[in-house]
Amino acid sequence: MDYLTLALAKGRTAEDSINLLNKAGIHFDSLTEDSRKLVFHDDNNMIQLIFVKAVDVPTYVENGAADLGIVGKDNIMEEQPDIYELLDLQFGKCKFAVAGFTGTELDTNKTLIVASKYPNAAKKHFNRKGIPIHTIKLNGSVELAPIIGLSDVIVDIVETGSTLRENGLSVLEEMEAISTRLIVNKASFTTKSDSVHTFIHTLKNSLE
Ligand SMILES: Nc1ncnc2c1ncn2[C@@H]1O[C@H](COP(=O)(O)OP(=O)(O)OP(=O)(O)O)[C@@H](O)[C@H]1O
Ligand SMILES: O=P(O)(O)OC[C@H]1O[C@H](OP(=O)(O)OP(=O)(O)O)[C@H](O)[C@@H]1O
Repeated sequence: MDYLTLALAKGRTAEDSINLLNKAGIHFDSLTEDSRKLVFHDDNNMIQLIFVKAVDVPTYVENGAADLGIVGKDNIMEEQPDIYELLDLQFGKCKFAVAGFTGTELDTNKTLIVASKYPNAAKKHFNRKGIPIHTIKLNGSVELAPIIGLSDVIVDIVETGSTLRENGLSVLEEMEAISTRLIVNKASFTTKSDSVHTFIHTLKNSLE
């Protein structure tokens, strides 16, 4: 069997990802929550686990630096990597939405200014609707943008809705359901077929 490199998004979904791997019988020695180490090997020495920033997972997988990746659909939609998306892992559930001031509607008579961590996903959404927009790329605290007058609306992730509510904003339009996905490099899917299929099969069984 071929050795596989798995890129895993650091941050919010890391714990669920590790729990799923453990449930599938894949364990990593010396992996602790507060560790700053970025590379781990599983007990059977079949998988090399690398921790990367969520937004970078598609890049690692597309370029073959990792055979597999575990990452949110939001980052896949934003980066549009040339990869295969194989499994919905059923955690990290939230949604993409357009949000603006509570009680307002989308003003589609002008070029909307849209602030987002996901400018490509925002453009694609509004293009499909034929609404012209200008995007402003932010890296966090996106809800501030309309409040401070940087944008008309935002495109962001909504889970509980607390961040919007506490900032006087509401969902104006729901866009897409988001969850964490398993992705694979296209070449690895063929050249490491046995190992990749075994991995997918094991993970799939642990989801059921
Ligand atoms: N509020 C949320 N509820 C559920 N899932 C979320 C939420 N926010 C983000 N996610 C999912 O978790 C993934 C990782 O989120 P996280 O905030 O750790 O990464 P990030 O946005 O890259 O953070 P940072 O830029 O602060 O490092 C996101 O890509 C998304 O799929
Ligand atoms: O609907 P809620 O449950 O309130 O969750 C949504 C919030 O979570 C994410 O922010 P994150 O915590 O990643 O902060 P940042 O984007 O400002 O870094 C997202 O960008 C929203 O701000």
